Amino acid sequence: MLAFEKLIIHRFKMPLKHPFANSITTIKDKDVIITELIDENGIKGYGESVAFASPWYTEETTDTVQHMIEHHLWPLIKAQRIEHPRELELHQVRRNHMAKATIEGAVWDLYAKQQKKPLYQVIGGTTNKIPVGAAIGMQSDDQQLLIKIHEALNEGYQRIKLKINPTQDLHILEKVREHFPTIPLMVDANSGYTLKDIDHLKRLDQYNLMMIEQPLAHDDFIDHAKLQEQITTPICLDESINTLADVTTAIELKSCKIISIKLSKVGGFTNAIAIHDYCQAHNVPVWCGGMLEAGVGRSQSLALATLPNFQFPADPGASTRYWHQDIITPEVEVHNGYVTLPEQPGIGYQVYLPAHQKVLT
Ligand SMILES: O=C(O)CCC(=O)c1ccccc1C(=O)O
Ligand SMILES: [Mg+2]
Repeated sequence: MLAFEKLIIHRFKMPLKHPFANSITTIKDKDVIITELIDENGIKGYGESVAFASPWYTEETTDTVQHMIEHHLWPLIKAQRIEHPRELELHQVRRNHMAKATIEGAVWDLYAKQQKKPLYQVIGGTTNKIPVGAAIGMQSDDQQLLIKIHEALNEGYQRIKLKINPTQDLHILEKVREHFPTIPLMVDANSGYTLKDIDHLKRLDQYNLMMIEQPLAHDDFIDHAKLQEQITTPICLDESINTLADVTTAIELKSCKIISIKLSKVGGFTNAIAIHDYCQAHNVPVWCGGMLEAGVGRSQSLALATLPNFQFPADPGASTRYWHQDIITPEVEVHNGYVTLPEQPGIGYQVYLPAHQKVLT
């Protein structure tokens, strides 16, 4: 049985090794919350808030996540006695998916540790070996970008994702394809375009891209469907996907051909698994997007990516690509383009946290 004794909130900043620039903002550091959930026998489960300090990507921020956990989610959860994490009831709180995922991830980790099984097996994963790709932020010059791509390929990453916007796309792709004509390549626009750019977007078809992630508005389905009709590059929705209902809408309207599932954005494992299963039943491939996660969130996103309908290399790669020092040991490592998850119970990594903490009982 899952009976929760206390929740410890750890909050701290982690500077990124390299600033990560996209069509909207540049991220220099991460405001991280780690939740440490402790059961009546002292077994601990961990979750991570992957929200950013400002609401540029979703409406949630680190502050709103902390507020929701302290004032709404922990009071809701601490009274619940359940046999399995999927019985956790969070529907009394609308949305706030990243806050929910922060606590829900800790419940799954705790449960897997009680069962003495790796988290990826508990969620139904079929392998512990996950192919990974590298997401490269916008660079100040083209030469720098080519170097970064070269380095990632040398480290074994199995596909490259570039951030684009309407003024930094065609000439960059031209250069990249000139140097790397056959690498698996995709782009992410983070809603940088509108349907008025349709003729421009059609020109991306010539670069043999695996997909274009979220070209249009963060909450749109109809314009994406109009665009998908006109371009051959598969559209992948990221920002538009927050719920299973969003996925059913996207598939029904043919707004995309691929879905990016982010564990945090859809509110945790139970919802993510439901979305995965729905997409699988409808022959729509999914893949695992990244959130510049620290080790706890990274290991949980990768655990999710062991489900069978994850069909493209995942975004979350080696800890060392992002952090001077991660909060887990061993750190997440990539060998020959794969992360191999540990077979230890739960997330399978030891967690080391800075001293600042707040205890909720
Ligand atoms: O390497 C990563 O973790 C993913 C990089 C990335 O593209 C991203 C990072 C932060 C927020 C949103 C996105 C995105 O996929 O749009
Ligand atoms: Mg994206």
